[in-house]
Amino acid sequence: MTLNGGSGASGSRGAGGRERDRRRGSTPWGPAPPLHRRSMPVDERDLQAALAPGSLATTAAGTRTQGQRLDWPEGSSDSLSSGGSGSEEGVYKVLLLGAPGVGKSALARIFGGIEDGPEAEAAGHTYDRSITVDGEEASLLVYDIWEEDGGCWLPGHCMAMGDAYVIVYSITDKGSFEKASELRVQLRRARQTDDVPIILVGNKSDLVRSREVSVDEGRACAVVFDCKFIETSAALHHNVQALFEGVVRQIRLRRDSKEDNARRQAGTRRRESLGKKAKRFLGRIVARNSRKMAFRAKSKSCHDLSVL
Ligand SMILES: Nc1nc2c(ncn2[C@@H]2O[C@H](COP(=O)(O)OP(=O)(O)OP(=O)(O)O)[C@@H](O)[C@H]2O)c(=O)[nH]1
Repeated sequence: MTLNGGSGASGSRGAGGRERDRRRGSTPWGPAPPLHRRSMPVDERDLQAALAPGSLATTAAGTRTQGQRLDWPEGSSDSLSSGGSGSEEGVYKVLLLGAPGVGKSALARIFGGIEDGPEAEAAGHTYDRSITVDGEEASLLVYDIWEEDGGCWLPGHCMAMGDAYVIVYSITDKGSFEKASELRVQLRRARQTDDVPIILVGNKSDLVRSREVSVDEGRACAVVFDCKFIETSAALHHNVQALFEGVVRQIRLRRDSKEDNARRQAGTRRRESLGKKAKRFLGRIVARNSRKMAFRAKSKSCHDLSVL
Protein backbone atom coordinates (compact mmCIF):
# COMPACT_ATOMS: atom_id res chain seq x y z
CA MET A 1 0.00 0.00 0.00
CA THR A 2 1.19 3.48 -0.74
CA LEU A 3 0.48 6.24 1.72
CA ASN A 4 0.96 9.49 -0.01
CA GLY A 5 3.52 11.31 1.94
CA GLY A 6 1.46 12.53 4.65
CA SER A 7 -0.13 15.81 4.37
CA GLY A 8 -1.29 15.87 7.89
CA ALA A 9 -4.12 17.30 9.80
CA SER A 10 -6.67 19.70 8.58
CA GLY A 11 -7.56 23.13 9.65
CA SER A 12 -10.16 25.67 8.81
CA ARG A 13 -13.80 24.97 8.47
CA GLY A 14 -16.72 25.95 6.38
CA ALA A 15 -17.74 24.72 3.02
CA GLY A 16 -16.17 27.71 1.36
CA GLY A 17 -12.78 26.63 2.58
CA ARG A 18 -12.91 23.30 0.82
CA GLU A 19 -10.26 23.92 -1.80
CA ARG A 20 -8.17 26.11 0.43
CA ASP A 21 -8.19 23.42 3.12
CA ARG A 22 -7.08 20.65 0.91
CA ARG A 23 -3.43 21.68 0.69
CA ARG A 24 -1.31 18.66 0.65
CA GLY A 25 2.07 17.23 0.01
CA SER A 26 4.32 19.85 -1.50
CA THR A 27 2.15 22.86 -0.77
CA PRO A 28 3.85 24.95 1.92
CA TRP A 29 1.55 25.29 4.84
CA GLY A 30 1.84 28.33 7.05
CA PRO A 31 1.90 27.93 10.81
CA ALA A 32 -1.60 27.51 12.13
CA PRO A 33 -2.45 27.93 15.77
CA PRO A 34 -3.27 24.60 17.32
CA LEU A 35 -6.94 24.34 18.11
CA HIS A 36 -8.10 22.47 21.15
CA ARG A 37 -11.13 20.35 21.22
CA ARG A 38 -12.83 21.46 24.38
CA SER A 39 -12.12 25.15 24.16
CA MET A 40 -12.90 25.40 20.50
CA PRO A 41 -15.61 27.89 19.68
CA VAL A 42 -18.17 25.99 17.74
CA ASP A 43 -20.72 27.58 15.54
CA GLU A 44 -23.45 25.09 14.77
CA ARG A 45 -23.94 26.41 11.23
CA ASP A 46 -20.24 26.22 10.44
CA LEU A 47 -20.11 22.68 11.65
CA GLN A 48 -23.16 21.65 9.74
CA ALA A 49 -21.55 22.96 6.59
CA ALA A 50 -18.20 21.44 7.40
CA LEU A 51 -19.46 18.05 8.48
CA ALA A 52 -22.25 17.54 6.01
CA PRO A 53 -21.97 14.09 4.45
CA GLY A 54 -20.11 14.44 1.20
CA SER A 55 -18.44 17.66 2.22
CA LEU A 56 -14.68 17.70 2.08
CA ALA A 57 -14.47 20.66 4.38
CA THR A 58 -12.29 19.76 7.27
CA THR A 59 -13.05 19.79 10.92
CA ALA A 60 -12.89 22.78 13.14
CA ALA A 61 -11.02 20.66 15.58
CA GLY A 62 -7.98 20.08 13.44
CA THR A 63 -4.95 21.88 12.22
CA ARG A 64 -3.25 20.67 9.11
CA THR A 65 0.36 19.72 9.41
CA GLN A 66 2.90 18.10 7.15
CA GLY A 67 3.59 14.46 7.73
CA GLN A 68 7.32 13.88 7.89
CA ARG A 69 7.81 10.19 8.04
CA LEU A 70 7.00 7.09 6.11
CA ASP A 71 5.90 4.62 8.70
CA TRP A 72 5.15 1.81 6.34
CA PRO A 73 7.79 0.00 4.40
CA GLU A 74 8.79 1.58 1.15
CA GLY A 75 8.96 -0.72 -1.78
CA SER A 76 6.13 -2.89 -0.55
CA SER A 77 3.43 -3.30 -3.11
CA ASP A 78 1.31 -1.03 -0.98
CA SER A 79 3.17 1.78 0.68
CA LEU A 80 3.01 5.46 1.55
CA SER A 81 3.67 8.09 -1.04
CA SER A 82 3.46 11.81 -1.15
CA GLY A 83 0.85 14.35 -1.95
CA GLY A 84 -1.75 12.54 -3.96
CA SER A 85 -4.36 14.45 -5.83
CA GLY A 86 -7.19 12.65 -4.03
CA SER A 87 -10.11 13.01 -6.35
CA GLU A 88 -13.08 14.23 -4.39
CA GLU A 89 -15.09 11.07 -4.82
CA GLY A 90 -12.08 9.10 -3.58
CA VAL A 91 -11.90 10.94 -0.24
CA TYR A 92 -13.19 8.94 2.68
CA LYS A 93 -13.85 10.30 6.16
CA VAL A 94 -12.82 7.92 8.87
CA LEU A 95 -13.73 8.60 12.49
CA LEU A 96 -11.91 7.20 15.46
CA LEU A 97 -14.20 6.52 18.40
CA GLY A 98 -13.42 5.08 21.80
CA ALA A 99 -12.93 5.69 25.49
CA PRO A 100 -10.22 8.12 26.61
CA GLY A 101 -6.67 6.84 26.69
CA VAL A 102 -7.15 3.81 24.44
CA GLY A 103 -4.71 5.09 21.83
CA LYS A 104 -6.90 6.82 19.23
CA SER A 105 -4.48 9.70 18.84
CA ALA A 106 -1.50 7.38 18.74
CA LEU A 107 -3.06 5.41 15.87
CA ALA A 108 -4.10 8.58 14.04
CA ARG A 109 -0.63 10.06 14.36
CA ILE A 110 0.98 6.95 12.95
CA PHE A 111 -1.39 7.17 10.02
CA GLY A 112 -0.55 10.85 9.60
CA GLY A 113 3.18 10.18 9.84
CA ILE A 114 3.49 12.45 12.84
CA GLU A 115 6.28 11.80 15.33
CA ASP A 116 5.59 11.85 19.05
CA GLY A 117 6.85 14.92 20.84
CA PRO A 118 6.46 18.60 19.97
CA GLU A 119 5.40 17.78 16.44
CA ALA A 120 2.55 15.73 17.79
CA GLU A 121 1.55 18.55 20.13
CA ALA A 122 1.38 20.95 17.22
CA ALA A 123 -0.56 18.56 15.05
CA GLY A 124 -4.29 18.86 14.91
CA HIS A 125 -6.83 16.14 15.13
CA THR A 126 -7.46 15.38 11.49
CA TYR A 127 -5.01 13.58 9.28
CA ASP A 128 -5.19 13.59 5.54
CA ARG A 129 -3.25 11.15 3.42
CA SER A 130 -3.54 9.41 0.12
CA ILE A 131 -2.96 5.72 0.19
CA THR A 132 -2.77 3.22 -2.59
CA VAL A 133 -4.42 -0.05 -1.72
CA ASP A 134 -4.55 -2.90 -4.21
CA GLY A 135 -3.24 -0.59 -6.89
CA GLU A 136 -5.96 2.02 -6.47
CA GLU A 137 -5.47 5.34 -4.75
CA ALA A 138 -7.77 6.58 -2.04
CA SER A 139 -7.60 9.60 0.20
CA LEU A 140 -8.46 9.19 3.83
CA LEU A 141 -9.35 11.96 6.22
CA VAL A 142 -8.87 10.44 9.63
CA TYR A 143 -10.66 12.35 12.38
CA ASP A 144 -9.42 12.03 15.95
CA ILE A 145 -12.04 14.34 17.40
CA TRP A 146 -14.16 12.11 19.58
CA GLU A 147 -14.86 13.35 23.09
CA GLU A 148 -16.88 10.85 24.92
CA ASP A 149 -17.46 12.39 28.33
CA GLY A 150 -20.19 14.72 27.23
CA GLY A 151 -17.55 17.25 26.18
CA CYS A 152 -17.68 15.86 22.68
CA TRP A 153 -18.73 18.56 20.35
CA LEU A 154 -21.82 17.52 18.55
CA PRO A 155 -21.61 13.73 18.85
CA GLY A 156 -24.54 13.47 16.46
CA HIS A 157 -22.40 14.98 13.72
CA CYS A 158 -19.56 12.58 14.47
CA MET A 159 -21.93 9.66 14.14
CA ALA A 160 -23.38 11.00 10.90
CA MET A 161 -20.35 12.17 9.00
CA GLY A 162 -18.14 9.10 8.64
CA ASP A 163 -17.67 6.90 5.62
CA ALA A 164 -16.14 4.41 8.05
CA TYR A 165 -15.66 4.12 11.79
CA VAL A 166 -12.82 2.74 13.84
CA ILE A 167 -13.95 1.92 17.38
CA VAL A 168 -10.91 1.55 19.59
CA TYR A 169 -10.59 -0.07 23.00
CA SER A 170 -7.55 -0.99 24.99
CA ILE A 171 -6.96 -4.69 25.56
CA THR A 172 -5.75 -3.69 29.04
CA ASP A 173 -9.00 -2.00 30.00
CA LYS A 174 -12.22 -3.97 30.17
CA GLY A 175 -14.19 -0.76 30.72
CA SER A 176 -13.02 0.59 27.37
CA PHE A 177 -14.13 -2.68 25.75
CA GLU A 178 -17.61 -2.24 27.22
CA LYS A 179 -17.60 1.36 26.03
CA ALA A 180 -16.79 0.13 22.54
CA SER A 181 -19.96 -1.96 22.55
CA GLU A 182 -21.99 1.04 23.66
CA LEU A 183 -20.52 3.10 20.85
CA ARG A 184 -21.38 0.38 18.37
CA VAL A 185 -24.99 0.48 19.54
CA GLN A 186 -25.04 4.27 19.29
CA LEU A 187 -23.66 4.08 15.78
CA ARG A 188 -26.20 1.51 14.75
CA ARG A 189 -28.93 3.80 15.97
CA ALA A 190 -27.46 6.82 14.20
CA ARG A 191 -26.84 5.02 10.89
CA GLN A 192 -29.70 2.55 10.78
CA THR A 193 -30.06 2.44 7.06
CA ASP A 194 -26.40 2.80 6.09
CA ASP A 195 -24.12 -0.14 5.65
CA VAL A 196 -21.15 1.79 6.94
CA PRO A 197 -17.94 -0.11 7.68
CA ILE A 198 -17.05 -0.40 11.34
CA ILE A 199 -13.79 -1.82 12.57
CA LEU A 200 -13.38 -2.79 16.18
CA VAL A 201 -9.77 -2.32 17.26
CA GLY A 202 -8.17 -3.81 20.34
CA ASN A 203 -5.15 -1.55 20.79
CA LYS A 204 -2.12 -1.89 23.09
CA SER A 205 -1.61 -5.52 22.15
CA ASP A 206 2.00 -5.13 23.22
CA LEU A 207 0.93 -4.96 26.88
CA VAL A 208 0.49 -8.71 27.15
CA ARG A 209 0.83 -8.94 30.90
CA SER A 210 -1.88 -6.39 31.55
CA ARG A 211 -4.34 -7.91 29.11
CA GLU A 212 -7.95 -7.80 30.34
CA VAL A 213 -9.71 -8.53 27.06
CA SER A 214 -8.83 -11.70 25.19
CA VAL A 215 -8.59 -11.91 21.41
CA ASP A 216 -11.58 -14.27 21.44
CA GLU A 217 -13.69 -11.77 23.37
CA GLY A 218 -12.80 -9.06 20.89
CA ARG A 219 -13.61 -11.30 17.96
CA ALA A 220 -16.89 -12.48 19.48
CA CYS A 221 -17.93 -8.89 20.07
CA ALA A 222 -17.18 -8.06 16.43
CA VAL A 223 -19.31 -11.00 15.29
CA VAL A 224 -22.23 -9.97 17.48
CA PHE A 225 -22.01 -6.38 16.37
CA ASP A 226 -21.40 -7.24 12.74
CA CYS A 227 -18.14 -5.44 12.31
CA LYS A 228 -14.52 -6.26 11.55
CA PHE A 229 -11.90 -6.85 14.18
CA ILE A 230 -8.18 -6.31 14.49
CA GLU A 231 -5.72 -5.98 17.34
CA THR A 232 -3.06 -3.31 17.03
CA SER A 233 -0.16 -1.90 18.93
CA ALA A 234 0.43 1.75 18.25
CA ALA A 235 3.53 1.50 20.41
CA LEU A 236 5.05 -1.13 18.12
CA HIS A 237 3.29 0.14 14.97
CA HIS A 238 1.90 -3.36 14.71
CA ASN A 239 -1.09 -3.83 12.38
CA VAL A 240 -1.66 -0.09 12.01
CA GLN A 241 -1.05 -0.27 8.28
CA ALA A 242 -3.31 -3.31 8.03
CA LEU A 243 -6.01 -1.38 9.89
CA PHE A 244 -6.09 1.57 7.51
CA GLU A 245 -5.73 -0.61 4.43
CA GLY A 246 -8.65 -2.62 5.79
CA VAL A 247 -10.72 0.53 6.19
CA VAL A 248 -10.21 1.35 2.52
CA ARG A 249 -11.01 -2.21 1.44
CA GLN A 250 -14.17 -2.30 3.53
CA ILE A 251 -15.37 0.97 2.02
CA ARG A 252 -14.62 -0.28 -1.49
CA LEU A 253 -16.26 -3.65 -0.96
CA ARG A 254 -19.49 -1.92 -0.01
CA ARG A 255 -19.22 0.51 -2.89
CA ASP A 256 -18.63 -2.35 -5.34
CA SER A 257 -21.41 -4.47 -3.93
CA LYS A 258 -23.82 -1.53 -4.14
CA GLU A 259 -22.85 -1.02 -7.77
CA ASP A 260 -23.25 -4.74 -8.51
CA ASN A 261 -26.67 -4.80 -6.87
CA ALA A 262 -27.82 -1.79 -8.82
CA ARG A 263 -26.58 -3.33 -12.06
CA ARG A 264 -28.16 -6.68 -11.25
CA GLN A 265 -31.47 -5.10 -10.30
CA ALA A 266 -31.55 -3.08 -13.49
CA GLY A 267 -30.86 -6.23 -15.54
CA THR A 268 -33.24 -8.36 -13.54
CA ARG A 269 -36.10 -5.99 -13.96
CA ARG A 270 -35.67 -6.15 -17.67
CA ARG A 271 -35.28 -9.87 -18.14
CA GLU A 272 -36.57 -11.80 -15.16
CA SER A 273 -38.74 -14.74 -16.12
CA LEU A 274 -41.24 -16.49 -13.89
CA GLY A 275 -38.79 -19.38 -13.40
CA LYS A 276 -36.13 -17.01 -12.20
CA LYS A 277 -38.53 -15.33 -9.82
CA ALA A 278 -39.37 -18.72 -8.29
CA LYS A 279 -35.69 -19.53 -8.00
CA ARG A 280 -35.03 -16.25 -6.22
CA PHE A 281 -37.89 -16.91 -3.82
CA LEU A 282 -36.55 -20.38 -2.99
CA GLY A 283 -33.07 -18.94 -2.62
CA ARG A 284 -34.34 -16.57 0.03
CA ILE A 285 -35.89 -19.44 1.99
CA VAL A 286 -32.65 -21.41 1.84
CA ALA A 287 -30.69 -18.37 2.95
CA ARG A 288 -32.95 -17.94 5.96
CA ASN A 289 -32.45 -21.58 6.93
CA SER A 290 -28.71 -21.32 6.69
CA ARG A 291 -28.40 -18.32 8.98
CA LYS A 292 -26.50 -20.48 11.40
CA MET A 293 -23.93 -21.30 8.75
CA ALA A 294 -23.66 -17.65 7.83
CA PHE A 295 -22.95 -16.81 11.47
CA ARG A 296 -20.15 -19.38 11.49
CA ALA A 297 -18.71 -17.99 8.29
CA LYS A 298 -18.84 -14.50 9.72
CA SER A 299 -17.03 -15.50 12.88
CA LYS A 300 -14.28 -16.86 10.67
CA SER A 301 -14.05 -13.72 8.59
CA CYS A 302 -14.56 -10.91 11.08
CA HIS A 303 -10.79 -10.59 11.40
CA ASP A 304 -10.28 -10.60 7.64
CA LEU A 305 -10.53 -6.97 6.64
CA SER A 306 -10.30 -7.73 2.96
CA VAL A 307 -13.68 -9.46 2.70
CA LEU A 308 -17.15 -8.22 3.51
N1 LIG B 1 1.91 0.39 25.44
C1 LIG B 1 1.13 1.07 24.60
N2 LIG B 1 0.76 2.31 24.91
C2 LIG B 1 -0.05 2.98 24.04
C3 LIG B 1 -0.48 2.41 22.83
N3 LIG B 1 -1.26 3.30 22.19
C4 LIG B 1 -1.31 4.38 22.96
N4 LIG B 1 -0.58 4.20 24.08
C5 LIG B 1 -0.40 5.14 25.17
O1 LIG B 1 -1.65 5.34 25.79
C6 LIG B 1 -1.79 6.69 26.21
C7 LIG B 1 -3.06 7.29 25.63
O2 LIG B 1 -2.91 7.32 24.22
P1 LIG B 1 -3.73 8.35 23.32
O3 LIG B 1 -3.35 8.10 21.93
O4 LIG B 1 -3.58 9.74 23.84
O5 LIG B 1 -5.19 7.86 23.64
P2 LIG B 1 -6.57 8.55 23.17
O6 LIG B 1 -7.54 7.46 22.97
O7 LIG B 1 -6.33 9.46 22.03
O8 LIG B 1 -6.95 9.38 24.46
P3 LIG B 1 -7.91 10.69 24.55
O9 LIG B 1 -7.20 11.76 23.76
O10 LIG B 1 -7.97 10.96 26.01
O11 LIG B 1 -9.22 10.31 23.97
C8 LIG B 1 -0.53 7.41 25.77
O12 LIG B 1 0.35 7.45 26.87
C9 LIG B 1 0.02 6.52 24.69
O13 LIG B 1 1.42 6.61 24.59
C10 LIG B 1 -0.04 1.08 22.53
O14 LIG B 1 -0.36 0.47 21.50
N5 LIG B 1 0.74 0.46 23.46
